[in-house]
Amino acid sequence: MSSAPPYAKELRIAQLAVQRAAILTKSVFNTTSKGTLSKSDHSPVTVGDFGAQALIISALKYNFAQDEIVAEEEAEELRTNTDLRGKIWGYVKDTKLDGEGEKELGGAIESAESMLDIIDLGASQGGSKGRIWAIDPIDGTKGFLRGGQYAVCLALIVDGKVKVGVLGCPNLPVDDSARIENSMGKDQQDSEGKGVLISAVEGQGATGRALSASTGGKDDGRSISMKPLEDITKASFCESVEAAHSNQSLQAEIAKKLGIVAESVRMDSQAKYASIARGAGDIYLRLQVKRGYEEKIWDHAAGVVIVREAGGLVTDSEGKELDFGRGRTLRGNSGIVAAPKGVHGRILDVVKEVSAGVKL
Ligand SMILES: Nc1ncnc2c1ncn2[C@@H]1O[C@H](COP(=O)(O)O)[C@@H](O)[C@H]1OP(=O)(O)O
Ligand SMILES: [Mg+2]
Ligand SMILES: [Mg+2]
Ligand SMILES: [Mg+2]
Repeated sequence: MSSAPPYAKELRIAQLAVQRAAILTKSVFNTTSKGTLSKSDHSPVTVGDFGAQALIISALKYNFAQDEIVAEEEAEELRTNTDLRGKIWGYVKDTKLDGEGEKELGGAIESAESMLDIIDLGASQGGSKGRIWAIDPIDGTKGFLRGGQYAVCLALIVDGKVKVGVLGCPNLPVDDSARIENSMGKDQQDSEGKGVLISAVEGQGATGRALSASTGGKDDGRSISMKPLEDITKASFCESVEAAHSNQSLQAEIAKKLGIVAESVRMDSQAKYASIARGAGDIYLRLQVKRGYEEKIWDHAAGVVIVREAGGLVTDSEGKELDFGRGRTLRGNSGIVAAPKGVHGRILDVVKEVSAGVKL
């Protein structure tokens, strides 16, 4: 009898949890009031972010009670803002997967109060030992709000290394080869059957399938891989929409030095990692704008294992491996360079050369 490959259950539960959370974010998108708050760093958070985080953590606690969880959001504000809490609960209590999937996730959360406690189970400080799940319930909240790209992100980190990654991208086409375009909004797919779920387990390759696939069967999805890049001048960069998140002028200079003529494709969230991993784009660059910004582990963990398993290499802008064992942030790293293995070194050389003269 053959036994299941390593992390089979973790992958299955992570995929189901992301699928369920994405049902919630899609229904929040389709309502007029998204309950948007501004956080202390001025970034937005919505009913969708809180609700998706509650649903994912509830599924993880049911299946892997001992594991630590590092998640982006916290419930503090919701303990006094009963109006917003009620709105979130309205979505959380009604969001279910069809068929067997819902049972595997442990079913519904009991009450609005327990929902707040569940959201706060994501407050782990992370670290280099043990099993830690990293959750970004909505990555690219700004993209989500403008109807552009966003991703529901979940990854399992074991002793500081990412082992499993799942990205639910409700507004990306199911078709891997569909050309990616600048996403300034209006990408939302309002009919069922759209959106893609991209996953990877270390050493087992990366896969993609429709986000709306039935949860009953054993749909392993199709294998995905990066586009072979023989001529670097034909490549294109995939970058943030937000100018405050990555250094667009430096990145343009790097593109020029590499002989790249195509305009960068801009989209929010880890949909960038998903896109290059399935060959719909080539290179993801994210160079620091401001000295001292520490990238969050939930903004990269899933994307990094997916790109690696699809044939890519991901380092920081000095060529160092990303260290997910330092806490809630990648405090040992600066910037991100994700590219097909064969050209990564060449790109990194230019990144270093161009960055050398820059003072942030
Ligand atoms: N100054 C910054 N530099 C880089 N990334 C940032 C900065 N401020 C916020 N972010 C993160 O960028 C992510 C979106 O990136 P993108 O531009 O690729 O869509 C958000 O999750 C946000 O993280 P967070 O919300 O955890 O603070
Ligand atoms: Mg955020
Ligand atoms: Mg994020
Ligand atoms: Mg987020």
